[in-house]
Amino acid sequence: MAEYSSKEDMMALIQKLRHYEYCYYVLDQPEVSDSTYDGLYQTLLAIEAAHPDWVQPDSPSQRVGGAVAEGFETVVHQVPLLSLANAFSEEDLYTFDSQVRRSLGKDRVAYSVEYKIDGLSMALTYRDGLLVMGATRGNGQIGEVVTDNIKTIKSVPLRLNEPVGQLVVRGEVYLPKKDFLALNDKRQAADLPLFANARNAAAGSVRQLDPKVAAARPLALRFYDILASSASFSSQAEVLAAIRSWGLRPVEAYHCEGIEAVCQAVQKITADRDQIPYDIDGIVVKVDNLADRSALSVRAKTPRWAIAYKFPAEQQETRITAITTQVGRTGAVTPVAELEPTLVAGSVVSRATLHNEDFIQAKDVRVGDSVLIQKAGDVIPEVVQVLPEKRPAASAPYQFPQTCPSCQSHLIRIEGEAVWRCPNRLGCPAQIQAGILHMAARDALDIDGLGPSLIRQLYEADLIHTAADLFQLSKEDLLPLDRMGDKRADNLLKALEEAKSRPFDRFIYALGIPLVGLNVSQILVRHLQDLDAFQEAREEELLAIDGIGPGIAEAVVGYFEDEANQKLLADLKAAGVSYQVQAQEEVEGRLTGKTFVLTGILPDYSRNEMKALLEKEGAKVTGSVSKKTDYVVAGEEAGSKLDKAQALGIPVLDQAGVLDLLHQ
Ligand SMILES: NC(=O)c1ccc[n+]([C@@H]2O[C@H](COP(=O)([O-])OP(=O)(O)OC[C@H]3O[C@@H](n4cnc5c(N)ncnc54)[C@H](O)[C@@H]3O)[C@@H](O)[C@H]2O)c1
Ligand SMILES: [Zn+2]
Repeated sequence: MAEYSSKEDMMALIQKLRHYEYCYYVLDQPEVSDSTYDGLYQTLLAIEAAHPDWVQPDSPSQRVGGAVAEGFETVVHQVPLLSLANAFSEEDLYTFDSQVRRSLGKDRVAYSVEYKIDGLSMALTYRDGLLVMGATRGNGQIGEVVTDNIKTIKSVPLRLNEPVGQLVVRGEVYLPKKDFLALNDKRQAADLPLFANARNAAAGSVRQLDPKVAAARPLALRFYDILASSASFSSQAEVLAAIRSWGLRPVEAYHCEGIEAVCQAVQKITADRDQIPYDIDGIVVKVDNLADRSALSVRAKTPRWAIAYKFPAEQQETRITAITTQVGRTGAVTPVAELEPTLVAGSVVSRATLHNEDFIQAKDVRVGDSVLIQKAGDVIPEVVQVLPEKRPAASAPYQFPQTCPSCQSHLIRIEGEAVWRCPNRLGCPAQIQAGILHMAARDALDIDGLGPSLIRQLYEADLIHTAADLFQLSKEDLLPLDRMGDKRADNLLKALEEAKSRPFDRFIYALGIPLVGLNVSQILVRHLQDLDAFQEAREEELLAIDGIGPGIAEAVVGYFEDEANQKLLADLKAAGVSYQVQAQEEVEGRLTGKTFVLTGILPDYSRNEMKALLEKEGAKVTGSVSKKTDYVVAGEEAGSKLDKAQALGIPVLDQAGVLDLLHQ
C-alpha cells in the first residue's frame, strides 16, 4: 500500500514539474527558482532510479524540456539538441569522471571546461557561408524558426569569414547583465511586467514574433558545438578554434587534463562569476576527444560525455539604504529593506522583506547595515544575516513608525499579533490601491496592463475610488493621463471589458476576503454556486465544507455582512461586472454518482489524497453526512460524522474497504 501511495506522489511531482516547465519554457516566466526546480527534478530522478518500472514515457526525465510556441514556423533538427545531466558538487564531478574513465578504459581523460551560459539554446545553419536559419532548441527535436530575430544580433555574422558547405552550429543566446537591468528599468517605467532574470528576458526576446522588438534588445550569442559540417574535427578544442576562425564567438573554455584540473577550473570560474558580464548558471564539463565521445554515446535526453555543474543557490551581500513600510490591502504594515540592487541567483534584488517589528528587533536590522540576502521560497528575497562588523559608527536601532505611511492614521497592534495595522480600512489610499491591484491580478480578474503605477495615477487623478470605478472609465478619462497613448487606453478598456466575466472562483478570489486565496475560493465555489449563496451562507454551513476552518468561515461571513463590501458588490454589478458560474464537471468512473464523506485519520492517505483518489473515479466528496451520503470513510479519531452515519444507517468503510471499492 505504501508503495502505491508513493507512485501517486511521483505522479503529483510530475504534474508540478510540468507546470513549472510550462511557466519557464512557454511563458518565459518562471514561478520558482532554478534551484527549486532542480531540487524537485532530482527527487524525481531518485524515485525513478528506485522504481524503474514506474517511469512514465512522458516523464520530464525522458525528454528535453521546452516547447514550441504557437505562431512560429517550426523545423525538425537534423541532429537533436540534447540537454545535459547535472552535477551539484565536486563529488558528482568525480563520479562522472570515474564513469567516463571506466567506459573508455583510460586512466586519465582531458576535458573542456566551459561557461554554462544561462540563455536559450539555438542552432544556426550556414550554407556556403551564408546564414540561412536560426532555430530554438524547442523540445530538442523540433524548434522554432527565429531567423529574422537572430539576424538582428550584431555579433552574429550574416556571412562567415570562409565558406564552409553546410554548417550547423549550436550556441546560447543571452542578454548581458547590464542590458538586462536597463531593459527592466524601461519596462518598470512603462508599467510592463518585469522579467524575472536575464535568461527569461533573452528567451522572450528571441521568441518575439516581431523582429523589431528583438532588434531593440541587445542580445548576444556564443557558440560551443558543431552539429553538422563538411569539415571534421578531432577535439572540442579544435571545434572552438574553428568556430572562432569562421568569425563566430566561441564560449569561454579551459582545457583541463584530468579531473583535478577540472575542479580547479571550476573553483576559479566560481570565484570569478560576479565579474562575468553575463549570467552563467554553471559550468559544463565535456570530454575533449570527439572519438571518445562517440564511444560514450547518448542517453534519452543527455549525452554521457558531458555534465553540467550547477552553482548552488546564492546568497549575496548588499547594503540597506533605507527601511520603508508598505501597507497591504488588509492594512498590515510590512517593513521593507531597500537595498543597493544586486543580482541574487540570477535576478536583480533591490528590496527584501523584513516581515515585522519582531523580526527587525531580533536581528537588530538597521539602516546602513551590510546584510546577506537570499531568495526565500525563491520569490521574495529576505535578509538572512546582518554583518555587524561592517556597521557604520553612527547607526541607531530602527524605530517602527507609529503612523500609516499612506494616510497617517495611528497604527494599532493587536495583542498576540506580530503585525501593525492601519485601521483606516475605507479611507487609506494604500489599502484601497492594494485592494484594486489584487482585484486586477492575473489569478483574479486578470486586467492586463493595470499595474501599481497606473492604479496610483488613476487614484490620484480622482478617477477611481473603488475597484468598481474601473469599469466606468472611459477613453476621455484615460487620455489626459501621463504616458497614456491611444493604443494603451484602448487596450486597457478592452482588458476591463474582458475582466467583466471571469470564472466564479476567480471572482470570489478577486474580492480579497481575508484568508481566501485561490485555492480556498475554488473549494468554496464548489459548494456555493453563486453570489446569493455566498451572501446567505452561515458559518455552520461553511464549516461543514472539507478544507474550510473557523477562521475562513468567519472571514467569509464577516465580509458579506459588511456594508462597504455590500456596496462594492452592488457597484460592481451595476458596472456590468459579473462572473461565469462553473458547471461541475462530471468524471466518468466506477464511483460516478456516489457521494462520500471522509472523517478521521487514515493510515496511509491524507484526506486530500483520498479525496483525489475518489474524485478520479467520479465520486463526489462532501463535508457533511446526510441521507444523500452513500458511504462514510472513517479512520482513527473519527468524530460526530461517524455517529451520524451510524444513526442514518449509512455504510462505513475503513481504508481497506474503500481501496477495495476503488480497485474492484
Ligand atoms: N525555474 C523553473 O521553473 C525551471 C523550469 C524548467 C527548467 N528550469 C531550468 O532549466 C534547466 C533545464 O534546462 P535544460 O534542459 O536546458 O538543461 P540545463 O540547463 O541543465 O543544461 C543544458 C543546457 O545548457 C546550455 N548551455 C550553456 N552553455 C553551454 C555550453 N558551454 N555547452 C553546452 N551547453 C551549454 C544549453 O542550452 C543546454 O541546452 C533546469 O535544470 C532548470 O535550471 C527551470
Ligand atoms: Zn493607512
